[in-house]
Amino acid sequence: MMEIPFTKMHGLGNNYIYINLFEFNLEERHFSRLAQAVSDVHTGVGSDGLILIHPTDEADVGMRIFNRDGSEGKNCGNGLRCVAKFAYENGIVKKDTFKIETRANTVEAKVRADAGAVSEITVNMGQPLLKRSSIPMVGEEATNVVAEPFPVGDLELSLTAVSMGNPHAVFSVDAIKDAPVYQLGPVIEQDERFPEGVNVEFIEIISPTEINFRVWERGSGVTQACGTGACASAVAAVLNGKAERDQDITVHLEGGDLNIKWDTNGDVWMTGGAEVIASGTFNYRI
Ligand SMILES: N[C@H](CCC[C@H](N)C(=O)O)C(=O)O
Repeated sequence: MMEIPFTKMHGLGNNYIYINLFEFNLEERHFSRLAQAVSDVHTGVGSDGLILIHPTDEADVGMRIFNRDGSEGKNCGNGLRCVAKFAYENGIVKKDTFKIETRANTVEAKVRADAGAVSEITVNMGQPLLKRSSIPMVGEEATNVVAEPFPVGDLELSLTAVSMGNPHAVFSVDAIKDAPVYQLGPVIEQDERFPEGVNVEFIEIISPTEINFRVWERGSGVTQACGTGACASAVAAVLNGKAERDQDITVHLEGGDLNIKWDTNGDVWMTGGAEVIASGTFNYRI
């Protein structure tokens, strides 16, 4: 039995168990099974997955994310905001603007703090990857995937694929309440056209500055919010001529709103909150 100190945090209801590896030693061989164990709502703490906050030579702080099924995701927008809050409030960083390394890239976070408590975080998520081979998706390597016919069963959907360091398949629907998240999410997640699987987003574009959003996450299923998914959805809206670069786009996720902007330098900016739910000790049966 290993007693593991953790903090449970969420970004718009997308909640993870965070372990601070600046203060606790955990071998890599435990990461995947621990994610499954700690995420279990019946026998664990219950979460969408596990996030490790770790020292790194590449940035002020590092983040690794593992989904509920134990698979490792390469990036996590809601997780980045929570890591930024945790790092600032726990003295891991001493400045309000700092760098966080993910498995996909290194991003810059800026926290807004009042009397030491972080209320809002803005992250420059870097540039989206749009080439089919970067998603990754099978097919003609060098082409982008924008409004591409995507047959699923006896349906023909229109796919826009965007990577934020992790893969996203974005589909537009007329009304978000009718989005087939549970029916098509798991099917598309495992579709062979995505060799590494894919996060699946359904969006209703209300206006050039407002999107309704729901998600089926690779490795975790339906979550209340997905920060990288919100970024991918805003990029998809621009690519489809439904929104503009350099515009603040409000993405309404089930758990709340994010402000996303894809600027003319090519960077995607995400602004939103992060909350601490609880902290404690997890009894991990090795
Ligand atoms: N919830 C996360 C995304 C997790 C991505 C993970 N499901 C994967 O790519 O495998 C977010 O806020 O961006």
